[in-house]
Amino acid sequence: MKFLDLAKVHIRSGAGGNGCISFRREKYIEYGGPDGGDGGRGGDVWAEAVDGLNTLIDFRYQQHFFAKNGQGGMGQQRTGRDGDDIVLRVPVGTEILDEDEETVLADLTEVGQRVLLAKGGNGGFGNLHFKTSTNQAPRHANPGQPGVERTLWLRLKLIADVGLLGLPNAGKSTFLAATSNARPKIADYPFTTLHPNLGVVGVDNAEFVVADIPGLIEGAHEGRGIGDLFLGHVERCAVLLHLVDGTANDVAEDYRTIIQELDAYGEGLAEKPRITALNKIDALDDELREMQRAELEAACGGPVFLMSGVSGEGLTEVLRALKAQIDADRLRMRAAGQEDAPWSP
Ligand SMILES: Nc1nc2c(ncn2[C@@H]2O[C@H](COP(=O)(O)OP(=O)(O)OP(=O)(O)O)[C@@H](O)[C@H]2O)c(=O)[nH]1
Repeated sequence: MKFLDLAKVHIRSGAGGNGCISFRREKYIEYGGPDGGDGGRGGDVWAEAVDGLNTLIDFRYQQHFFAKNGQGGMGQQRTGRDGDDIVLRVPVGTEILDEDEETVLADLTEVGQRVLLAKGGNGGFGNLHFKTSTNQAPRHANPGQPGVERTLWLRLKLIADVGLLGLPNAGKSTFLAATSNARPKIADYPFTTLHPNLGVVGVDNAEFVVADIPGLIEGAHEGRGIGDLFLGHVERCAVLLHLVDGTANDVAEDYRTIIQELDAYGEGLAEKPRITALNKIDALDDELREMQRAELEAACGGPVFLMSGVSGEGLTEVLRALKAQIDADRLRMRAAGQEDAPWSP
């Protein structure tokens, strides 16, 4: 599964229909009064969060959403038909941003939540509206209001339970492939994973969602790396899994590089529960394992899991630790009264 996390859309609400100038014309009735109807309302453009979508990929194929104009008013006091509204169906977790790509206009966090993106123009009054005691035959009607045209960004923050962190080549894709139903592309060079992948991971009859975040590089939060684009995806995770390549020369340095990124990113990311794992232990002998473990534990100030996405060693322990953190997070959410989707036992 590929995840497009940003999509640009051009939207336009419908213009209101013009009011009509018309007079009653009937046999035997001279000087029939004004009977021009009002114009119909232009269609609105809305966004709505819906169930069952987890990507913005549809917006790669359609970027223009123009609602219909209202119909003009007609004689015999007939009002024009309203233009139909348009609803952009987006996944839960989608943010709507202004054209500047910075101002967040709306955050759709629940199924069924709707936001008005562009209001349709009101229809103009027909000349019937302008009849007064002193002007029995107004030759005047209002034009419909124009529609609103705007360019917006949709940004999806994947709501994953676990965010995978690690330098390029730390083995994130391999881990995901080994533990979940996702089959990301694996290659032996940095930045293989251009889009974050989601995997549904199972352990002890429970399932949770893991998002593979593309490798970070130093300074990514300043826009130097592509990882930055996707860091937003992990903001809502219950726990982060930080993989460190056990075959690296300086595991402590690799560890700190990522932690600096987290700190620099802000948004409370660095305070999230984190599990650190020394990966690729299949390539290390016992002595080297212990050496690397000791170095990494000293750097992170806590216990470190040893695992290998290739041999499968240590994976279950890591998954159980993740599950424990997710359970704790759910309990906390429930206690805070903001219950999430029910946890599958
Ligand atoms: N020996 C060994 N090699 C591994 C292990 N996990 C991954 N590798 C290798 O390390 C390289 C990078 O693995 P990936 O899973 O693509 O790493 P990644 O962290 O997803 O990398 P990016 O997509 O660039 O962020 C590949 O050559 C893998 O075969 C492991 O447990 N043991």
